[in-house]
Amino acid sequence: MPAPAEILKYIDEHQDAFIDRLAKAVSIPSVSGDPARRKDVFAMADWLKAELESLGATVEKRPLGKQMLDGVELDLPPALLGQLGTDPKKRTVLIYGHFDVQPAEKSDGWLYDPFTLTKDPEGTGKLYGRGSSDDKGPILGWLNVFQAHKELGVELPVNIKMCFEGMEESGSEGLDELIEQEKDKFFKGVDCACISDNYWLNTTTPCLTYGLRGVNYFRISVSGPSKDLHSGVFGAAVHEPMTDLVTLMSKLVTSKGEILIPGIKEMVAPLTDEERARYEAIHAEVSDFDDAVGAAITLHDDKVNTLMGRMRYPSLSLHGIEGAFYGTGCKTVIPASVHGKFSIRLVPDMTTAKVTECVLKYVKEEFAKIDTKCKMSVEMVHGGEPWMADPNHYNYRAAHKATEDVYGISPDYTREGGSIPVTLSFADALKINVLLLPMGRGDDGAHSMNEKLDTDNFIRGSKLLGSYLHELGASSE
Ligand SMILES: C[C@H](N)C(=O)N[C@@H](Cc1c[nH]cn1)C(=O)O
Ligand SMILES: [Zn+2]
Ligand SMILES: [Zn+2]
Repeated sequence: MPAPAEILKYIDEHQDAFIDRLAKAVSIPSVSGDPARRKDVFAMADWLKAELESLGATVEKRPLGKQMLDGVELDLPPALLGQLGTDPKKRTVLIYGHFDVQPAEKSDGWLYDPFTLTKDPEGTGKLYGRGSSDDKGPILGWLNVFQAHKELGVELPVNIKMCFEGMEESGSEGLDELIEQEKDKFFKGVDCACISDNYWLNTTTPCLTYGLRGVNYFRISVSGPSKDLHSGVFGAAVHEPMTDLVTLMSKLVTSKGEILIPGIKEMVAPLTDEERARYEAIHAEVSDFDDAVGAAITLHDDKVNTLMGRMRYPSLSLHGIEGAFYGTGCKTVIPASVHGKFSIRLVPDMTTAKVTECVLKYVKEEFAKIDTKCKMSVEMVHGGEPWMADPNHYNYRAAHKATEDVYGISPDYTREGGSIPVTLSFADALKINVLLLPMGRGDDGAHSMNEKLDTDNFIRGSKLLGSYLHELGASSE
C-alpha cells in the first residue's frame, strides 16, 4: 500500500522547512576523522537527538568508549538508539544512518563554503554542502516522514528502531560491540533493516542495493632523519623516507587498476553467466561515469566491465601522504618521516584478515628489496567485510513497490562500490535482511568537493522512504 496522499502532499508543502533543517545539519561540521572537529560530532549527536525527540521518538545516547588517533586518546562520539512505536501487531524496521561526514575545506576546490548549505545557486535545485548526500540528507528524509505522520495524526505503519552513529567515515569504531551487547535488548524484535547511505548509479534511475564492498585501510610509515632536512645540504648524502615510500607505493597497483599484491585476485569469487547478465540489465552507460567524475577517464570502454569494476571486483586506491610537502611554492625539504595511506575495497570471497596478511607480507618484502637505512612499518587501520543480501526478500519487494509508487519506474538492482561496515554486523548479529535504499544521485560527489543533493531527490526521496514504510507494513512474507 503506498503512503497516504496526505503524507506525500505534506512533504511537498514543507519542502522549504525541510531544506532549512538540512541547512542546520550541514552547518555542524561533524568530521569524525579530524580531532579538532570531534566536539562538532558530539554537537551533531545532541542536535539530532533533540530533533528526533521533538518528533515523538524516545532516544538514548550510548557512549562508545575511547579511541587512539595519532597517539592521542579521544572520546568516541555516542551512538543514538531511538524508537517510535511499540505495537506488537506491527513489523519493526531498524533504520541506520551516520551523522559524521568526510573532511572538507573550501581550499580543496569547493565553490562555496562546505558547511553552509548553498541552495540552488544555478537554478537547478542543487543543495551544496558536506553531508548533504552522505548522509545527513537521507537521515533527515526519515525525520521528514516522521514529522508528516505526527503533524497529520497518521499512524506509522511499522514500529521504528533507529541506530545513528558518528564514526562511519572513520571505521565505525565501537559500534559492533554495541550491536553485540544490545542484540537481545534494544535490537530484539527487529524484523528487517533499511539503510539510506549510498547513491544511484546515474542521475535518473532509482535503485535498490543488495551488496557492498568491504574496505581495509592501510598506513605505511617510513622514517629516517630525526628532523626535516635541507635537500641542498643533505640530498645524495642520506636515504630519503619520501623516496622509499613512493617506491613502495608504486608497487601496489598499476595505472590500469591491477592490484599487484600476490594472493588478492585469487580470493575473488568467479563470475557466472547469470551474474554478468545482471550487469547487462542495469540502466547505466559509460557516459554516466564520465558525467559523474567530470572527465572521460574510465578504465574500460564498455558498460559491463565498468560496472563490474565498481561493484564486483576489488580495487586499490592511493589516498595521500601525510608529512609530505604539499603547499604552494618550492620548499626544498627532505621530510623526516612520511605516512602513506591506501585502501583496498573487498568483494566476496575476500576477507579483511586474509587481505591484511597478504598486504603486510608483500609490503615488508618489497621494502626489504629497496636496500635503505630508513625504517618502515605498515598497519591496517580499519577494516570491514563485504556484504550481500537476498534481493527477493519482502524488505526488497516493499522498496521495489515504493519506488514504483513514487518514481513510476522499476528500480535497478545494484551493488555499491563503497562500504558501510555496520551493514554486515546488523545482518549477522540480528539475523535479518538489510536493504540499502539510496536517496542521492551518482553525481552527488560524496567524499569529493562540491558534494550536493538535488532538491528533487531530497523531497521525492523522503516520499520514497515514507512509501517504503507503508509498503512494508502492508507486505506479507
Ligand atoms: C557508502 C558510504 N556512504 C560511505 O561513504 N562509506 C565510507 C566508509 C569508510 C570506510 N573508511 C572510511 N570511510 C566509504 O565507503 O569510504
Ligand atoms: Zn561516506
Ligand atoms: Zn555514508
